Amino acid sequence: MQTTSQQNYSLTELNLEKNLGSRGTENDQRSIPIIDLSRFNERKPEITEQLWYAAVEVGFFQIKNHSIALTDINKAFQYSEQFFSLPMAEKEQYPLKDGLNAGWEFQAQVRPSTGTADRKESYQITRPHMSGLWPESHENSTTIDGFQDFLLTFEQQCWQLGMNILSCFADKLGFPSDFFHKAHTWQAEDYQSTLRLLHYLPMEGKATPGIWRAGAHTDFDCLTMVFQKSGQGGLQVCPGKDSKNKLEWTNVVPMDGIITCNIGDMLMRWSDDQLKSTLHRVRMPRPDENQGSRYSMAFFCQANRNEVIQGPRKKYEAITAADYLQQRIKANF
Ligand SMILES: O=C(O)CCC(=O)C(=O)O
Ligand SMILES: [Fe+2]
Repeated sequence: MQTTSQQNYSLTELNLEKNLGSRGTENDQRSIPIIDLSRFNERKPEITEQLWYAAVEVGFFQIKNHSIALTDINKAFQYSEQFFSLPMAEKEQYPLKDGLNAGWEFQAQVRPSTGTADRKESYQITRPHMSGLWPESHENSTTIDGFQDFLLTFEQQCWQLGMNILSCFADKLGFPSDFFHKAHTWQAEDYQSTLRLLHYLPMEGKATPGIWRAGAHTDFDCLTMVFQKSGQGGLQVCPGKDSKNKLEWTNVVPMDGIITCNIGDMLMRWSDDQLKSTLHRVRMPRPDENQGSRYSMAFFCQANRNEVIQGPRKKYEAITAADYLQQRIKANF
C-alpha cells in the first residue's frame, strides 16, 4: 500500500489533506449549530436559511427532529455490532470491492493526512454493488436475521433525509429544488450513495503518536450524515473557514438521535466553493474515557456516477462523479 509521500495527487482537495498530519489545537468554545428540521415542508424557507448560514459560516451542523426515529438508529447500530462481532474468517467473505464503496475492510484505509491505517473496520453498503456481500449470502456463514432488509430500509431513510437537506442548498445555489435529488436518483444503476457502518477498535494500552481512529480528512461526497452513540465520542471537526489559517479542532459530543452533517468535496466543487467541505477526524480515547470499541455510522450522499459536476459559475472544469470519486478512492486505499 502506498503512503502519502509516494503519491502525487491531482486534485487540489487532496493537497490540502496531504500536509495536515495531526497538527492543530483544540477549541471547545466553538458551538456547532443544531438545526430543528421539524415540519420540514412547512418551515423549509426558514430551515434553508439556517442550513445555509451553518454550512457557509461554520462548516458543520447537527440536525434534530429529522425524519429518522431513534429506535431505527439504535436498531441499525445493533445490526452493525452483530456484523462486526462475526469471526474474521466470515467477514473476509465480504471484501471491499475494488474501486467501489461496497463490502468490508479491516484497517485498510490509509489517510493522506497521516500515512497510517485508521484503527477501524468498516462495512459499506452501496446498493447496486452488494451481490455476494450480504451476511446471509454464503453457505455455512452465520445468518443475521433481517440484516439486509432492515439496512436497506434504513439506507433509503438516510437518502431521503439527505435529499431534503440538499434541496435547501439547491434553492440557495439557484438550481431547481429537485436538482440534487435527480443527481442522486435512488433507482438508477449508477447510484453510488453509501451507508457505512464503522467499528473503531478498542484501545490496547496507550495511544501511539501518529495513529488515529480516523485521520484528518474531508469527505469525497456532497453531504455526509454521521450517527454517533452516547459515550462513544471522538469525532472532531475543524470548520472550513478556520482551517485556512489555523487548525482548531472541536469535539462533537454524541447526543442520541442527533445527526452531525458536513459538506463534502463534491458539493464544494458543485457550489463553486461557496459551500466549504470540512476537515474532521476521530481521535483515540483519552485515558479517562471509554477504552472500548466505538461504533458510528455515516451516510454519504454521492451523486450518481454519470452526473456531471459543474457549478453555476463554472469555476472548475466539468468532471463526472465517477471520475471524481475514483481519484479520491485511489488515494485512500
Ligand atoms: O466515525 C465518525 O464519527 C466519522 C466517520 C468519518 O468521518 C468517515 O467515515 O468519513
Ligand atoms: Fe469523514
